[in-house]
Amino acid sequence: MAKKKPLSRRLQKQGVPEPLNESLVTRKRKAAPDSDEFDKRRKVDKQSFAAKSNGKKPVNGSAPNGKAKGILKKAKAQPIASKPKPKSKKVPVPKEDEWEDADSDGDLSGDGIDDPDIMEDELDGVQVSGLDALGSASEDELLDDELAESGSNFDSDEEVKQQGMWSEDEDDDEALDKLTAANIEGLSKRLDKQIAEDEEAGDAELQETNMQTNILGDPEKIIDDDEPAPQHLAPDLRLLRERINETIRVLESFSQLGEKGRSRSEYTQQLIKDICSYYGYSEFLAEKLYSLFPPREAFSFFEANETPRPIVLRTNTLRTHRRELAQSLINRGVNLEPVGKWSKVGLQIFETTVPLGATPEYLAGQYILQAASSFLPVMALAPQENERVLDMAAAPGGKTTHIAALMRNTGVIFANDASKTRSKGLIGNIHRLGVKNTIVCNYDATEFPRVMGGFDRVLIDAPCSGTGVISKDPSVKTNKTEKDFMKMPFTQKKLLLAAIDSVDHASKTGGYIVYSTCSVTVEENEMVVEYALTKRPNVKLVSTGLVFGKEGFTRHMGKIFHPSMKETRRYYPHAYNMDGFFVAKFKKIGPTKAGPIVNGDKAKMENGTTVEEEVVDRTPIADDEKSDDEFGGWDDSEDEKLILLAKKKAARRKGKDPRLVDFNASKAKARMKSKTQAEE
Ligand SMILES: C[S@@+](CC[C@H](N)C(=O)[O-])C[C@H]1O[C@@H](n2cnc3c(N)ncnc32)[C@H](O)[C@@H]1O
Repeated sequence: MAKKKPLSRRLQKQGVPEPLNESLVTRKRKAAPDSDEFDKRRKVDKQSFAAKSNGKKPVNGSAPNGKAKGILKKAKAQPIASKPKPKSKKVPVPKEDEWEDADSDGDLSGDGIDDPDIMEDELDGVQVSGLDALGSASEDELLDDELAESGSNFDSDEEVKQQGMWSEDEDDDEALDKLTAANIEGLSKRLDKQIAEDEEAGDAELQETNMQTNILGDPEKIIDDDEPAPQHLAPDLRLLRERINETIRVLESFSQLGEKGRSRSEYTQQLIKDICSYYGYSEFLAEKLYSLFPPREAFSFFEANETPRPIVLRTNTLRTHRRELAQSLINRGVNLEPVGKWSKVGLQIFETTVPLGATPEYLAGQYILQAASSFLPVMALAPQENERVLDMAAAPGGKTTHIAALMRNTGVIFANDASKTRSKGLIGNIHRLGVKNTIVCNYDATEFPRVMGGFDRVLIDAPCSGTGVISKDPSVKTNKTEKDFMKMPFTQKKLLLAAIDSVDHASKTGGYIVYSTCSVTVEENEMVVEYALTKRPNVKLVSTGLVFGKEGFTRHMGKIFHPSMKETRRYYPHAYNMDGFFVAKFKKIGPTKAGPIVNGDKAKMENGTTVEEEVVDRTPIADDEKSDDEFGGWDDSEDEKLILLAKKKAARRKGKDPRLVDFNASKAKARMKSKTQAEE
């Protein structure tokens, strides 16, 4: 029987997943095309592989013509038992719980259409637009910018079947039936694909079981360091993949399967090398990412980075309701479904015949194309109506406009970004989506709170290396160096401290800071958070309130982090079919103490470099240093004091450290003294 193609990740649901199904990996191996096809798919450069393989032959025992020997060959020669019958499934009519209660019915008033530049971008046949935030920008997007030059599972079928497609506040009218009918065609197509996938998975699982049985009974040589690899030949990717699988299996049962005389780390090194060759990563980054997971999960992570994430849009509740929007788009031939019950505003797009970045609904600001992961920091921030909120790194505004919608256009948002170029997109989105409570500013956010402070909540969606969005930007695989993982955390730490210092700990409704990145590295996440906890004892980590996500690390590669780090959340493409992401939420519990003078306190970084802390001394200067002389009179030394005091106040108003005034004054005094002496 001809095999149906399994459902691509883009068509799979986002959010809380079924547990990772390793048969997906096995299925791919089984269906692995010829090495030529692999070559085309991932554009692995033949010569670079030859160089990378470093004088070793690419696959154990494989002759240059790609024939496998030993364990691999045996594994392949195993008979495949008859296929298990997949259980038939009903058409799932998914629905969602009430979770986020602030944004289900928005104020529909708003500005007219005001979108400067729409462009189309073919993404697997789904056309999207230019201004939208299809995820968070990585550092590289800043290159044109001056500043950059100087930086559980609840989605099971059971639950789904019991519920309708839309959230409770939406499913009590006839529209639901119509909508469900309109979507039924799309849903049954998906069902067919799902059944095909189940068949395939069952088949692959069985084959894998057979292979495992063989391996467990017959450990053999995987690493071969005798024969050098032929430099001029392209890797046999199918065999390479098989060796990756075999090495993982050995690492999983090392005492039984490990070759005598070979250490675990030899296997690990071999595996990392193979991952580099297979997926095209630099060894440096592959090692860093590999260290985050057990071997098999690492493989799933690397694999997931090879496929695009689903297209998702966020309903702009300032302009419409999700169901109305869904109806309009369905009428235009868009096959969609709620993104998952964790969000009341997200719609996942399966197919579309129209460019999503140019529909009348898009132009009217009814939605923004936004990666599902980008919803998370704003949901964690949970801004309230009438608050004062700072979005420190806001462009192009996916999160700012989400915050505005949650606040129903009340209160005030300061949307800041250091990049003027990117800020144009931010302004465009603010206008298009009818946001009216936002002031855009263009500072280096490390200058806060000297620009402004006293916020109820601050979001710092920090610039990062982008290791969570490799499927969107594969250049990350090779263009990140050790230096990047020093520079980035340096900026991120400064930004996070600035965010903390900008929040009013005494806020009646808030006092929260959310730190997020679209990166999965520990350097940019837990280590930044740990640094902030150390430097600012006036904050503590609190629950993000997000209903899914993996706990942040409390230890990693010998480093131990604060136990509350488990309150932070990590998101991975292989686990949730969404971009890699990190979210931490802090509560400020006291004022930031006036710290040491600028340049005085330098925080030690991992690599021995230092981060300067720019703590603004906000201790009030007493106004009661008055002259004894009720009638004034002239008292030079007293006048000097008063002048100094006034200068300090002026300096503080300008955000400068007042102690610099003392410093300058004593320098001036010394200059005068030496001048006088010279004259004498
Ligand atoms: C991850 S993106 C922000 C995405 C945005 N929050 C959204 O949802 O659309 C990071 C942003 O940080 C900005 N940035 C980088 N360094 C900055 C700094 N020192 N101060 C303020 N913004 C900065 C970049 O220009 C970039 O737009």
